[in-house]
Amino acid sequence: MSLLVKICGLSTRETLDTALEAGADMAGFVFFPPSPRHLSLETARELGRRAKGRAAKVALTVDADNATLENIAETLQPDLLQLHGKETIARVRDIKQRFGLPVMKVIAVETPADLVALPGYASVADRILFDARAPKGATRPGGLGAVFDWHVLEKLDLQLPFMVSGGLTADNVAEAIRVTRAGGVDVSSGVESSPGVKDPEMIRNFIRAARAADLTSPLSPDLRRQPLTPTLSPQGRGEGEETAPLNDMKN
Ligand SMILES: O=C(O)c1ccccc1NCC(=O)[C@H](O)[C@H](O)COP(=O)(O)O
Repeated sequence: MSLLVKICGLSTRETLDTALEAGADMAGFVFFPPSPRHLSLETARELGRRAKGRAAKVALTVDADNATLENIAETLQPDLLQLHGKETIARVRDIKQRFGLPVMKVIAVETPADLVALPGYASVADRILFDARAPKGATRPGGLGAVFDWHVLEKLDLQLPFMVSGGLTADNVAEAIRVTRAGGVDVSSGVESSPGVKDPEMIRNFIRAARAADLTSPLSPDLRRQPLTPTLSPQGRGEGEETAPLNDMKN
C-alpha cells in the first residue's frame, strides 16, 4: 500500500480539481462553521459529485450531532468520517454503527501522555489521524498549521492505519514520514496562501514532495535498507493495510 495523501479543507472547484489531478488520495471537506474552510451543504453536494470515483471523500466534523452528520452523509456521500472534536470512544462507536461509514478519529498530540487514550479509540475507529494539539484559546481544534513533535510517535506500535498532520508543508513532509513512518499525510494550511485560500502550486508541490518521500516506493532508499516483509510493523501500515477498502472508496 503506498502512502496516502490527503488535501484537507478544499472548498472550490478549481482547487479540488488541482488536488485530484495531482493525485491526492483523499479530499477533505470541512463542516465546522467557525472555520474559514467551512462548506455549505450545497457546495458539498457539488464538490462531492466532482470528487466521486477520483479520491476518497472525507467529511471533517467537530462534535457534530446526528442531524448534522445525516445531512452531510446525504449531500457529500463521504467515504470516510473524520472526527476532529472531543468525541468519546462510545460516540465514535455509535457514529460508525449509525452511519455505516468508516471513521478516522483524530488524536491531538503534544506530549506522549496524549497517547494514553489511543488503545480505546483504536478499538473502535478504522483509522487514526495524529494532529497537533491546538493552543488554548484557538477558535478551532485543527487546521492551524501547528506542528507537533513527531518523535512522540517514533516508537508507536499501532495495528491500525494512521496518518499524520499538523503544519505539514512540501518542505517538512519527508521528515515527518521518516520519523513517524505514517501510512498517510494530511495537509491544509501548508498548501494555502492565507487561511482558507488554497494555492494550486503549493498543492502540487506538496503531493510531489510526499510521493518522493514515500517509504513504500520501490525508489525509496530507506525501503531498500529494510526487509520487504508483508507486515511493516510497527508503523502505520499494519498487517493487511486495507488496499481494497480504499480503492472501494474511490469508486
Ligand atoms: O481546517 C479547519 O479549519 C479545521 C477546523 C476544525 C477542525 C479541524 C480543521 N482542520 C484539520 C485539517 O485540515 C487537517 O485534518 C489537518 O489537521 C491539517 O491541518 P494543518 O495544520 O492546517 O495542515
